[in-house]
Amino acid sequence: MQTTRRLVFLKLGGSLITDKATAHTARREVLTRLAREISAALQKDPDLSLVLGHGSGSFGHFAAQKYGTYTGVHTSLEWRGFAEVWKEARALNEIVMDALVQAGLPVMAFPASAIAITSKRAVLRCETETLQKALQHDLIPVIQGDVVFDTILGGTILSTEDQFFHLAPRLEPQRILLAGVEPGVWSDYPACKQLFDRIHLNDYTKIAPALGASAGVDVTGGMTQKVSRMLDVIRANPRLEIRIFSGVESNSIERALLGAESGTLLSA
Ligand SMILES: Nc1ncnc2c1ncn2[C@@H]1O[C@H](COP(=O)(O)OP(=O)(O)OP(=O)(O)O)[C@@H](O)[C@H]1O
Ligand SMILES: C=C(C)CCOP(=O)(O)O
Repeated sequence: MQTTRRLVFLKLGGSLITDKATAHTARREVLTRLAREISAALQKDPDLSLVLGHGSGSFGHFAAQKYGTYTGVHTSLEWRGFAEVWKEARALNEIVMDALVQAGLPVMAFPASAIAITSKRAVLRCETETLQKALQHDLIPVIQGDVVFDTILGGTILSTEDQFFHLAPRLEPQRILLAGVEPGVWSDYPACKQLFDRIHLNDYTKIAPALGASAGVDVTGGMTQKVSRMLDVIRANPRLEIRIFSGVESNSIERALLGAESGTLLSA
């Protein structure tokens, strides 16, 4: 996609916007702050354009774990579960969209369940022209971790990171920012004394033992899957820089959007 503006993908992690230990607990005051910071960054940098994503946290992940949706959907009980996971993911999406709208942001939601079909979680088809049109008109597309219909598994879960993987070569962002509650990727998790400053493409095997599951309820692989998927993104788009950082402190999202070197850098 040709654009003169600087495109950034930003994920608001489920760990940041919900309490992943307790079902249905959105952190509304955090969302209000994050939305204001996004708005402030866009006002300070008119060349910045955004695709926002958000995780499912204590909404979709709880129902998805109950029904085993990630591994596939076959029985009628599992299909009812699929619809329940969709409802949970959508409920959080509505809370997030409300916070973004309250901050005056021109957002539009593009849920994967409505625009994508996968094959064993690899995107086979996904409507991206509508997202491109939204960007061309200075609107902010919002994607989310969601359920998707899958040609092999029946149904499954597509994380926000999986969707960034699909969108990156098509929309050509300069940077991907993943905000969570940890200040970066710890090299000694769970002791959490030392962060990786930088993770390179070929480091995965060496650093994999330091990566673990989410501290909360999670079906999409925690930090292990997050880093591995983001290295896949860099392999396909070697000029991209990706940062995994904390959105907990005030102004952390605004600073990251304006170019601060926060957290752990993943690069080629
Ligand atoms: N080496 C590590 N460094 C940092 N966090 C780690 C590490 N290993 C495991 N974790 C855990 O992984 C979590 C991040 O994964 P998680 O999937 O919860 O992120 P998220 O994207 O915020 O959530 P969601 O999938 O709901 O959007 C951290 O909050 C921490 O609990
Ligand atoms: C559990 C669901 C519905 C989506 C998971 O997406 P993620 O929170 O981005 O990992």
